[in-house]
Amino acid sequence: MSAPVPPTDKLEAIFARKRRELAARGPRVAEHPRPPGRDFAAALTRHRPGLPINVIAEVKRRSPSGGDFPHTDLVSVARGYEAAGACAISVLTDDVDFGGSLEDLLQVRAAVSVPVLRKDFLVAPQEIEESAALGADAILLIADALEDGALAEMVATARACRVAALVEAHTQEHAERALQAGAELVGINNRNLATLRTDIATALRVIPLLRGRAKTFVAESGLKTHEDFVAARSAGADAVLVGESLLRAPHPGEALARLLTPGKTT
Ligand SMILES: O=P(O)(O)OC[C@@H](O)[C@@H](O)c1c[nH]c2ccccc12
Repeated sequence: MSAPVPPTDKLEAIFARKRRELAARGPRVAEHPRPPGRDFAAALTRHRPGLPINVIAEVKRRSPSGGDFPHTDLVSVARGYEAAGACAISVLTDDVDFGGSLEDLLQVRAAVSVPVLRKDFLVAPQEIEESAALGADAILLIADALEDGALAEMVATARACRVAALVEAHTQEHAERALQAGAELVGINNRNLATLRTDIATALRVIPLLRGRAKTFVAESGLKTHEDFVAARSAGADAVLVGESLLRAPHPGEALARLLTPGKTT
């Protein structure tokens, strides 16, 4: 059961570019020895007393839907997130749409002690091996854009490389495909990457339909308030993935601390 992707949407355009880039550059050899891995899956499920939910906090310089964000020192933003209680940091490494790089990933990982997720549009198992060699603790896979065979192969490669795979989907159908491919960590993205539209009811609707079928669920994108965190938790999410609403604040770490506390807003 493979799901064809409409050829004209934003997500397909990004994946077409990524395939061209990979074909043009060939294998990337790791310049740095791999530091010991940090347990991303455990970080997402660990109970932290007093916090409404575990938060994967994201750093990125810009996004197609949000434009430029005001922070250029991603390392200090990441440190602020960790100090505020983030369980992991997500680093966008796509350059064209998000202004990121693998160098950002390495710098952030060296600056924090929590696990780090490489957020990109990965198209081939080779890129997972490279991510592992560089020291990523986790990688993102986008079920909506990968055929069944490729998805299963990439999930298996991640397991072999001891890198956690967060497999995201925007719909129940694609989440079912993620589970079929062997995903243990499933993200439900509130943003439709084909249209860039966000509806935070998406994760609240889809996660309860899948309860018990993955180890861990993450609600992703568009979360802005403490109440959004509480609602994600009630729907069965172990963690949330949050970027833009924090990155708009002058001090993203302080913004995260406020979101984690009842009765305070950013
Ligand atoms: O910045 P937001 O709306 O809080 O969302 C964070 C994260 O979920 C979003 O950046 C994201 C989720 N899946 C992706 C896939 C590619 C690029 C980006 C994403």
